[in-house]
Amino acid sequence: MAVYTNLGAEALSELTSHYDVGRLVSAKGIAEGVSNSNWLIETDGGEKRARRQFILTMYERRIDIAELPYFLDLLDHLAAAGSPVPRTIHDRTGATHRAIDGKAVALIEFLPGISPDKPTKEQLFAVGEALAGIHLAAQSFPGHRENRLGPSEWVETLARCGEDRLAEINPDLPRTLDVARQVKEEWPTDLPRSVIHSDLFPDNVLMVGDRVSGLIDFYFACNDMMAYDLAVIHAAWCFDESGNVFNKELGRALVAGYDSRRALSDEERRALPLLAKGACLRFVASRAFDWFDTGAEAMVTRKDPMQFARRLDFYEKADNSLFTPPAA
Ligand SMILES: Nc1ncnc2c1ncn2[C@@H]1O[C@H](COP(=O)(O)OP(=O)(O)O)[C@@H](O)[C@H]1O
Ligand SMILES: N[C@@H](CCOP(=O)(O)O)C(=O)O
Repeated sequence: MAVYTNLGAEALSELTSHYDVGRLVSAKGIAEGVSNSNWLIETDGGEKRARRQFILTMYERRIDIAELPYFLDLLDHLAAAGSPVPRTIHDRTGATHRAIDGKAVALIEFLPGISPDKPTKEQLFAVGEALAGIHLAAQSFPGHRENRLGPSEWVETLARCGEDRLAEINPDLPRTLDVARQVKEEWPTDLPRSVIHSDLFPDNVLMVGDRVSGLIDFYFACNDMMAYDLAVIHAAWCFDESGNVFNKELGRALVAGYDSRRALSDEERRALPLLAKGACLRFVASRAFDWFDTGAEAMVTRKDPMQFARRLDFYEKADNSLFTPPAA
């Protein structure tokens, strides 16, 4: 569930009256998502008399409000460059976000599409292409935000969980701390950078058939290595849910799609197995931390860190032929 705050009809009408979007017709809480409260808002479209839909997000946790301009301006920058990213709707004063009862809210363009459940190689190709598109478009984005979920943080987070508690989740989990220390030592620093999404899991991609209609949830976006973003998608999309079975065709289609828009350098391709290990560690660490941080009474389903520990095992054995296109 992801509606943490009850917003009544008056509060919603009052909010929409600050935007040039027409009058509020309906508002439905959206069940998907974890971090923020989201509503699907419909208005009568004002003078244009064509009904319009928006997403209203209330920022509940994790997000530092001082960073909202980075995330929301980024959406506008990417959308203006033609990327399938929702625009931020500005209020009549030009502001990208407002406050209700001390919490920040933003109105965002609604994009059509459904997150793929069992993605095909055609869809992976399209996702790779769209990712390269945002990397290229974001190179002229002036904002800057460090990646706060990098190698030092994985090591720190796993160490804070402690080997005993990690073993309570699964006896194979404590070893990820050693792997994290080792990957931190080897982590590259000189690969090409841009703004990266850094969490482009299937639930953050909307698709209509084989076309990417929306890339959403940019609240982990930061300035980092572009190839790392590709590695995150590789790890998140190309395995079965348990993390035991890798689908080579999906992986190849993803890299081919990316390459078709922005050719990877030899250095980036060589680094991909290591970057993919890092991607797994980032999600092992945050999921293990959340495992202990999420009380049994919470209405949020805990995500299993082992799904990414198994993927990590896979990448430890992989070489970079995994990321090399098949000979023509
Ligand atoms: N711009 C959008 N267009 C259409 N649906 C959206 C849009 N933004 C969010 N959603 C819907 O809201 C859900 C939760 O949004 P998300 O930003 O992923 O929340 P959280 O940050 O809490 O994970 C998504 O799964 C999607 O169904
Ligand atoms: N994709 C991450 C979870 C990110 O959290 P979200 O609430 O922003 O979707 C994972 O699967 O661990």
